[in-house]
Amino acid sequence: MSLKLKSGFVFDYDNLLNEKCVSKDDVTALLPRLKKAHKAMDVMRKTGVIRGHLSKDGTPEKVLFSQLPYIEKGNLNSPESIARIKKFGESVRNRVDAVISLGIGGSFLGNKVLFDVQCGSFWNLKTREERKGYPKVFFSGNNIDPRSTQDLLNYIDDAADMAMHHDKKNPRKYKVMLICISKSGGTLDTMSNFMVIYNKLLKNKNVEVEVVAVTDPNEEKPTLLKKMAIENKWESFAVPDGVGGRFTIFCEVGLVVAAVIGFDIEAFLEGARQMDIACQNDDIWQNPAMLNAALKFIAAEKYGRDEEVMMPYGDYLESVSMWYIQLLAESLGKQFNKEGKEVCYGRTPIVAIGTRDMHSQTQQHQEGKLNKIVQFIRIENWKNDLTIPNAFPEVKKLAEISGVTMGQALEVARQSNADALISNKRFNALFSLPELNAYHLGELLYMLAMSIAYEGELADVDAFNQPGVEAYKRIMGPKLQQVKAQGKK
Ligand SMILES: O=P(O)(O)OC[C@H]1O[C@H](O)[C@H](O)[C@@H](O)[C@@H]1O
Repeated sequence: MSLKLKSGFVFDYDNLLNEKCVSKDDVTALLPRLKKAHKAMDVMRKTGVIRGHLSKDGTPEKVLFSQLPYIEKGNLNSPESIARIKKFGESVRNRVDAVISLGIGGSFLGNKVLFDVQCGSFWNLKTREERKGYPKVFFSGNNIDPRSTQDLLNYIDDAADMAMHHDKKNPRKYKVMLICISKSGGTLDTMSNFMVIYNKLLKNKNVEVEVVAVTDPNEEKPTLLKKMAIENKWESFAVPDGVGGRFTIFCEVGLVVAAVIGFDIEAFLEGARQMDIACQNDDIWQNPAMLNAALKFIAAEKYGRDEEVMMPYGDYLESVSMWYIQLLAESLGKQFNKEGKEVCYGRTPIVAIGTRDMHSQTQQHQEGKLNKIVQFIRIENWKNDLTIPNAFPEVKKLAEISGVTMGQALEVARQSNADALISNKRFNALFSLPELNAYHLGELLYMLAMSIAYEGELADVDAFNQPGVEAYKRIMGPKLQQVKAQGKK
């Protein structure tokens, strides 16, 4: 059984809804709650109100991510704001050598997805011409790791030295743009790397450094980063109120990085928009987000399958899985429900990719605890698929696998994994994209975001806050001050 949209996007839930897994009766029993959840989504779309959602400081806060796919006058993404972002992308082209995107959590994970899907692994090894004038892109600020930060600085040093001293025809300064992204404007991981990198680059005579800030735009109560942007006249973009970190891929956070790599912003948002329209259908069998949320919720609550292995087949989709980790974990891992009752809800997300992790995790998926759903993602048609040649005809085993394309072999591996899992009562499901492009990526990611919103309603938890991440922060701040006072490293 599957739900297929006109675009070709498929949610195949054959191995999740059948006599061995979730039953149709389970879904029928959930229908009254689903109806309420669907109503709540409707209210969220129209007014931004989600019952019980409070901001960090305890005041009611709107939830506006469902507005982001609609590029309309007066909306968070408007024709003007998109035009400005695209102009910004063009201004970087053939001018900036390297962009360093600094951010963590929602200010990093979505951007990494866009980069991986658009650029792949070898972008920074290509020439500027091969990159069509777009800059190299590096990510930082998503850890506080001295080694990787130093490695990045060394790389920039060498590249800048080359540009100034070894490019005989055109000796010039190496232009680095730091895109510092933080909604709250002061996240330690991001800001510590920003300071280290900014300071170092500023002292390098071969480098010209430029800063762009992406943060909460409120000028009355400016974030630290906003204040710095105003004082230093850095160009800035917005992480709007009502858009939590894990939904920011659809706003300027994601779109600014999209613009500097030539990613098709309009197609991405159009995919999200078409998915939003599909998710307005009140028939669960036609609404991918509602159906996905319902099946996963029932699987967790009734059958104990509360771990979700997000397993796309394809190297460049691993970051989709990592993006989803934050979405699922921060949205649904909640101690208290909306009435303040302790529920300790949540499903544990796990990153995997096929075929790589079939050779590491699959033993556990196939025979370990009966607590998992393996959620596959598949690309139906790979551009420039490669045929496996019969390179060693005399070697029978290798001759047997030749003659098919790598894309075909990849799908055979995935299907075999799915068949094997279900034969042993292991729940699994599939999202299938006709091809890997901006449109279908927009569809998929938006569906996942909307599904999480539905599940928040089903579990009666606030899917849009993350109070649990404050606990370690409260301990960490004073500890850091102690270390500083002791003069320790
Ligand atoms: O964008 P920032 O304010 O720097 O936040 C970055 C990330 O850190 C926090 O700890 C939150 O748990 C995340 O939801 C957020 O995406």
